[in-house]
Amino acid sequence: MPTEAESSVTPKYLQENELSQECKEVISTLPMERGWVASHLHQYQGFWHTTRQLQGVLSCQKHFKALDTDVLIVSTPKSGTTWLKAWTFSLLHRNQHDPNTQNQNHPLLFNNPHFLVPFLELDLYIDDNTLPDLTSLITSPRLFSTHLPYVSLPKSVQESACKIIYLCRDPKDAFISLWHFTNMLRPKSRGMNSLQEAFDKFCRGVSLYGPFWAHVLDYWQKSLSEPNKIMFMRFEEMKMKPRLVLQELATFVGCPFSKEEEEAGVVDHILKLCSFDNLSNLQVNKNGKLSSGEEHKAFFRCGQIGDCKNHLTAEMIQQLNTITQEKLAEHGLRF
Ligand SMILES: Nc1ncnc2c1ncn2[C@@H]1O[C@H](COP(=O)(O)OS(=O)(=O)O)[C@@H](OP(=O)(O)O)[C@H]1O
Repeated sequence: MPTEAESSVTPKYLQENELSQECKEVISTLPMERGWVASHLHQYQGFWHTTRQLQGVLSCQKHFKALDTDVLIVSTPKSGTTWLKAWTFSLLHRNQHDPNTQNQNHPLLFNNPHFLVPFLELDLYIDDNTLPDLTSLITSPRLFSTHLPYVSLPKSVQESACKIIYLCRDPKDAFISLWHFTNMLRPKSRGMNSLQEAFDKFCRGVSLYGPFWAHVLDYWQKSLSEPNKIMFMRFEEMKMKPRLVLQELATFVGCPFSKEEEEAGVVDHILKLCSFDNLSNLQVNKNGKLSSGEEHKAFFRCGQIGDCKNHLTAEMIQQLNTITQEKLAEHGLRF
């Protein structure tokens, strides 16, 4: 058990108290496994959630009403969500906030991207008895995020014309990033998660919002059948051809860069503003904390492709490659 002091700094979605009656009843019917950080994971609609997070999932499924103009960032955990939030925020608000780093007033210089683009189930709807007042959001498009699998999205997201930007990453790097992140969040009294134990769980699909492969596959298939609704992105493409991917993203969300903007360097300004070096070295990201408890610096580790090689054995790499090949290759998806 975490100590009392540890519980008070544990993010809400990792706590197991203050559950609604409805959530308790749903949980009692669900398969359960031991969690990576919180004590338990529950399998709901085929995917794994921590106890309190599940309450956020149920609440946003019930209460969130998407508008046709909304933009929703959806990602598998540790795939570069923080980075994509920064890109999308600066892209959509470039007329109000000049992304040139000479502009000392840009909101990203003083706020972590997760504060500017909140998660539905982890932030806005985590407290069942305090629903967010979204009518006060006057900016359009409204920009939200979630890690929810397609099957669990609030119905209005699926049925409205809102846009979904989906981001995933090579599962080997996503796993290592998740392993580091969860070790940072684990109460000190529980020590570190063993790499082997976490790896076995990840391979079995028992990880936050896992199985990883089912999460990715559902969005991949939807992005093929509804390309105007879902844009499918990968961390590796953001790293390797950032200008092109950012331009495609701008077109997808309906605000392509004009020739004048291109010539004025707006694309490069956004890339520089949101770069790992720039964001991770800001005071707000070195010292700040989210209201949910995570330190901002926990979202910036190394931001590289292939860091898994520094942690996984050749056999582990082979094992993950084989699972990925078996589950995704026939659908035209490779990492
Ligand atoms: N600007 C920028 N550029 C490149 N990479 C970046 C950037 N910001 C965050 N990161 C890396 O993204 C990883 C964190 O993933 P997420 O942001 O998806 O985390 S979360 O799911 O929202 O908790 C984590 O990856 P790892 O470094 O491999 O752990 C971060 O370092």
